[in-house]
Amino acid sequence: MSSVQLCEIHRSQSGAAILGGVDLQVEAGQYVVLLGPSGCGKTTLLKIMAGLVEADRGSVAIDGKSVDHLPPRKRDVSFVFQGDSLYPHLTIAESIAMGMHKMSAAQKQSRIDEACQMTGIGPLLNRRPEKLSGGELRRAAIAKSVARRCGVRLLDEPLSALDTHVRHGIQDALLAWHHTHRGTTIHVTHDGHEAMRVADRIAVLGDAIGGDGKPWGARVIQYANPVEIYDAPATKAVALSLGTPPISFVPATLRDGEVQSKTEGVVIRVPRREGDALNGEIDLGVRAEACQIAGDRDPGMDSRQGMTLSGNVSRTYFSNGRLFAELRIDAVCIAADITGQSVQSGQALTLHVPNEKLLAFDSQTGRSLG
Ligand SMILES: Nc1ncnc2c1ncn2[C@@H]1O[C@H](COP(=O)(O)OP(=O)(O)OP(=O)(O)O)[C@@H](O)[C@H]1O
Repeated sequence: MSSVQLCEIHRSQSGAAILGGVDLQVEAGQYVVLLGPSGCGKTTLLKIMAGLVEADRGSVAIDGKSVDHLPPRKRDVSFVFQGDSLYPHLTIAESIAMGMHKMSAAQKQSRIDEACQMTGIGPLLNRRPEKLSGGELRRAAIAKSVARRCGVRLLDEPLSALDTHVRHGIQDALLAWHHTHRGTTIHVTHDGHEAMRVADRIAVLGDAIGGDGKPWGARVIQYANPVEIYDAPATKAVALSLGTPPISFVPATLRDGEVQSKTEGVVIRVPRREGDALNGEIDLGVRAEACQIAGDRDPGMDSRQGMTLSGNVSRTYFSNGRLFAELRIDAVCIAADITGQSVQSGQALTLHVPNEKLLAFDSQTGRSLG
């Protein structure tokens, strides 16, 4: 098994900072997801781990030993590329076999059989890549990586071209593979749902801004297990990266520990934030499942702690087996889970969010106020 340590990785491209000092410690045997918005440098970071791109500064170690001086083939690392990594002039079987050096024909065949069983590409083995669909190419690229059985497996958006059913099947197969052939898997995605489903730990990448206001490039903003990241996101950007529909934000003001609503139709009753140094604008984050529908004659409503929102439903929609309503109040738009309730577009609705479910962030820095 192989632990991976990244220390202060910096990389610029055409004068622009992409990675601004990435630190990450992946324990041996873990399944870690790198999550971040498009273009934030996830692929660049994987390529630096694999030795395909050089860091400007910083170091990569596997099992505690620096691999900075080692070429890719000596790092015991396999890579499923975002584009496929199959040879255009070879069949899929030949491409997979190319990744397995110094092995008997029988051993190669047994590895190919295992990879086919996992990815379902058996019937495609004798075809060239040009005769495969986008989804089939992804599965063939995963099969090639599976067959190599390296200690560190890097997966760059391995499931992006697959339909939901196949994606879930391959996610499960990747996890089973990860646990059967112990090693360390680092999986890049910008799909928060996928990250939550497969990861032992998620490293959320995002831009760091220097004291001079200039972007420093991406860093790891938060590194924790999926539940911790969902329940206690370190920043607004992290909060937005997990959850469907995305978390909604309600602007408010914090003065001397008192939180005041900035929107008519929104009432906030929360305890004083004693010792809070901040005086200024904040955003209160509300997850859809934290919203409760308040009845017209709810006797406890006036005294209940939390946030009460009254507005009109702009639309309702169905997603992942749940029913949601969008409530609009001036510039505020809240998505609420209303599964099992009878709510129509255009109707007036009052929602309540209990105090303990509200997440508070500094509007200017985006940082959580705890
Ligand atoms: N060879 C290159 N030359 C110039 N710019 C590059 C090069 N490779 C990457 N970049 C830029 O570096 C930034 C990070 O790219 P990268 O592919 O690592 O991001 P990513 O987070 O993996 O994006 P996505 O999720 O869209 O795949 C992007 O702005 C990209 O345009």
